[in-house]
Amino acid sequence: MTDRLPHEKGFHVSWDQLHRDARALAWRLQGEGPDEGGWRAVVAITRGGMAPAMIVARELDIRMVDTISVKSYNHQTQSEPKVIKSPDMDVVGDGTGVLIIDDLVDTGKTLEVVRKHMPKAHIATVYAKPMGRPQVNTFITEVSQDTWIFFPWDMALQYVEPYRGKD
Ligand SMILES: O=P(O)(O)OC[C@H]1O[C@H](OP(=O)(O)OP(=O)(O)O)[C@H](O)[C@@H]1O
Ligand SMILES: Nc1nc2[nH]cnc2c(=O)[nH]1
Ligand SMILES: [Mg+2]
Repeated sequence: MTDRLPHEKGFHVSWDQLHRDARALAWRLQGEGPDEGGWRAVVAITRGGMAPAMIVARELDIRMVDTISVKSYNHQTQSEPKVIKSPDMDVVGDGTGVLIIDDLVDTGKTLEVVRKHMPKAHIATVYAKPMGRPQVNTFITEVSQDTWIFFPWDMALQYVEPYRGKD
């Protein structure tokens, strides 16, 4: 068990921002497939990879979409990652021509486990922290290791006190 608190900084991502960044990822991945037919399939790492994977699959017109489920974090506390659901191995094989998508890489432990399942796959994340960068083939935005990324599905709009009137 690794206690990852405290994170010095917070990086808050809105739905708009996530949509833009996931589309930028798709743009970068376009034409990077192993042959002219493009990518054979997308595998989303649940749960955080599902929204970016849907956006990438839409932009690159990939209809074959599967999931791999890796459990490791409970809020901000990490334990050893375990694959609790595999993709259809008849479809993904050794990963050739397969695009694996996650929302972010932090320590890289999740991707280490995923790569063992599909060693030839191309791994892409929207966000990356320095420790996990070696595990990723393509990403869009890097944030520092002491930053916690907050995704729109973990947040809600709420009232804030005006500056004047506090304390
Ligand atoms: O590089 P690592 O240190 O392994 O961390 C990255 C993983 O952590 C988060 O998933 P989480 O395990 O919290 O599950 P979730 O996607 O279901 O929220 C995130 O979505 C990545 O999959
Ligand atoms: N939401 C979120 N999940 C994570 N899992 C590992 N690192 C992070 C992070 O910075 N944000
Ligand atoms: Mg995840």
